Amino acid sequence: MSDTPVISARNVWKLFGAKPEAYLASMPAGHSYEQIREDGYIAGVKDVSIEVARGEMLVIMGLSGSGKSTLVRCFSRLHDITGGTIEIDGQDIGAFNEKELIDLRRSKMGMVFQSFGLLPHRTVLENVAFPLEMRGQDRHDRRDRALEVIRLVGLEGREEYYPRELSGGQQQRVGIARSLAIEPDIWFLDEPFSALDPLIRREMQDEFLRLQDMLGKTIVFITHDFDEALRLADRIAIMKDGAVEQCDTPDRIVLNPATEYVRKFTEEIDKARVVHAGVLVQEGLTGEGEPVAASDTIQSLARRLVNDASDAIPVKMADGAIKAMPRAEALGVLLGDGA
Ligand SMILES: Nc1ncnc2c1ncn2[C@@H]1O[C@H](COP(=O)(O)OP(=O)(O)OP(=O)(O)O)[C@@H](O)[C@H]1O
Repeated sequence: MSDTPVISARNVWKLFGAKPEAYLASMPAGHSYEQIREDGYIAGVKDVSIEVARGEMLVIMGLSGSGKSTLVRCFSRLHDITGGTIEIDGQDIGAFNEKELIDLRRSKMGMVFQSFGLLPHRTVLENVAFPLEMRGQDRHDRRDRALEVIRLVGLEGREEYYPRELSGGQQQRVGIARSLAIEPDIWFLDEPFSALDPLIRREMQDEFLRLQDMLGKTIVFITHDFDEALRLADRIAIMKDGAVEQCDTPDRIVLNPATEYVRKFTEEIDKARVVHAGVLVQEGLTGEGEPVAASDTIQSLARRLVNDASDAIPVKMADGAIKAMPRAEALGVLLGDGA
């Protein structure tokens, strides 16, 4: 059962308006976002099918109003969906009663928001222990667990501080620690770093990657920053008008944008920093010389690509197999003329 997706959304719709269910049932197939709006409804989520695998970090990216938060709210059934199904660990959460839903959210799901949402009159320790208190956990256990996650996010020594005595980055660490305290299987993060200044933001992204390396959680991370998405994601889902325009790895999104809208996001991106040697390999090619690693970025191979005279460069894949990538194609990525 371990390959059952943690989240599986099939043909999910979330319409806002007077009688969304009746409207969706009578709506002609293929109605556009604009046609739906002319009929008096907003398609917050428009026919989205997506799966999130265990341990995967899916980043949902899109401009303001594209439906990112609405989709994630559907995953925890903070919104009842208008159509389609959502399964968490193979269970249809549309069929859950109120108690099952509360259990699901309290025991499996952690959430972190941009606004931090800390309790101002409680210390760091009390803030982090709060969800454990809600869960009725014994005082000593919750203190131990809170101290453990405070250490994990690098706030040791600040346990007795109040939120107002912390920087923005530190406050968000408290938010992260608090959501980790309950050991969630699934972690929803809604623009957690967007209130932070750029330097701190980058630092938090690095810390977050380090944390994820240790914890291996299933993560859905919302951002409207494409750079942040590229840095963090295993896969990126790009949303527009409630629909997912493309859902793929960062490499493939920058190499093969599926629509004009997606291509616009990729325009300013230095592709050589994003694309890895492993995605450029082609079957039937044999390279010459020392293999590079599949996880090497094209940028890190610049010197070799420019100086090497061979047609193909050998690449050692994650499973140890040796394949090869065409040098001309890698050079194309490096020089910015596509692949
Ligand atoms: N409760 C609601 N009632 C009516 N319309 C709503 C409601 N919630 C969201 N919407 C609409 O659904 C659309 C998607 O909103 P959503 O908040 O999911 O966008 P978003 O991509 O998360 O935006 P942002 O980046 O600004 O947070 C918007 O047009 C919004 O106005």
